[in-house]
Amino acid sequence: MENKKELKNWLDNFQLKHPLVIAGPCSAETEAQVLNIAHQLKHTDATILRAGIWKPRTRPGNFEGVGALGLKWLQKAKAETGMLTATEVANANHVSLALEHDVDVLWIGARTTVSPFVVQEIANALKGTNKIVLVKNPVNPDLSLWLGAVERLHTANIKNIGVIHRGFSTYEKTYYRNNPEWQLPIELQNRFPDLPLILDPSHIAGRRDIISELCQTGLDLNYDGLMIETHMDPENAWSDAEQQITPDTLIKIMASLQVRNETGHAADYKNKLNTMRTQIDLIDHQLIDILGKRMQIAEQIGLLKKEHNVAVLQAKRWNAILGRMILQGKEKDLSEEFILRVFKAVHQESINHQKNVINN
Ligand SMILES: C=C(O[C@@H]1C=C(C(=O)O)C=C[C@H]1O)C(=O)O
Repeated sequence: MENKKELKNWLDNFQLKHPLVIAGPCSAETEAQVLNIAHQLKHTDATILRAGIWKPRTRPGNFEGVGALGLKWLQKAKAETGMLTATEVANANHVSLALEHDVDVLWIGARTTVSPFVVQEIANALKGTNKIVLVKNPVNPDLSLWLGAVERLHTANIKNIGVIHRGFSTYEKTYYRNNPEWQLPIELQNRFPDLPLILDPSHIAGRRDIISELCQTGLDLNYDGLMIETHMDPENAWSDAEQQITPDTLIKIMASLQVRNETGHAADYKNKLNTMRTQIDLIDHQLIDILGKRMQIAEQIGLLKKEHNVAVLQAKRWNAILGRMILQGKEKDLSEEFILRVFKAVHQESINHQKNVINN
């Protein structure tokens, strides 16, 4: 699949003056709940009403969605409010039911994106549809798997495609429910700048209080839209109660967001930017230069180790370096996470260079 301007057509056709907003409850619970939230959301920036009908739950025994019955509620909500509707599909049967009920946007969930078999089955069931199909990132941070799912849809001649970034599962829960790993969607944008990219801050956050800051990060990174779980009574939602917000909060968040221009045209902006970018180019050049020098010394150490039959990996020395770099990094306002990532990569490269000289 190649990047093409046309990938953005479905989004441009909305002719929005703000990012695309998909909002609605995690799960459709009752007909009244769906209709009520739809009428409220009509007065917000939301164009598309989302609601989960079939809910993939990590463990059995939790609310698993109302099933096909909820599709009728979505249809009614669309008829009453004019909002478009969206739901998750996880197999061919879901697809045919959703199409039967004229759902406008179908999304493929993270647990489904990981399985090329299931994605293919869904792509076959969707063949030729003009509905919008959005692919959530797989649970594991694997860009090829994510793009692979998009390509399967593209090959099935589905024209209106987009991706949703919902973050990645981790063993330990930290600040986020799902780690954002921003570098993955950034890489995806580099390769497919015209493929609409939507942020799902609700699942990345797993909590209400940081949804707004995540939305702003998304806009700072050129995302095209936001999918935000919204409920009239979030505390008592049947699923994902901690991460849903009310339509009022949605309105407040949207009003507070700063939508950035993709680029600036003022001469002053361009001049200043050019000067600073020249500085950055110079520093990047020096970085490569200095890394190359470091690797040359590592190779000399490798030769010395070969002569004396000493192992490449020296954990004590390595830990001492890491500790020192973390401290030095702090002084320069560089996060520990960043220092660890950079120096682990440097160490790996150093080991590779030494292995080469030792084994040759
Ligand atoms: C260069 C060495 O070999 C390895 C690479 C290191 C590095 O790149 O700094 C540090 C310790 C070793 O694991 C060394 O032993 O000093």
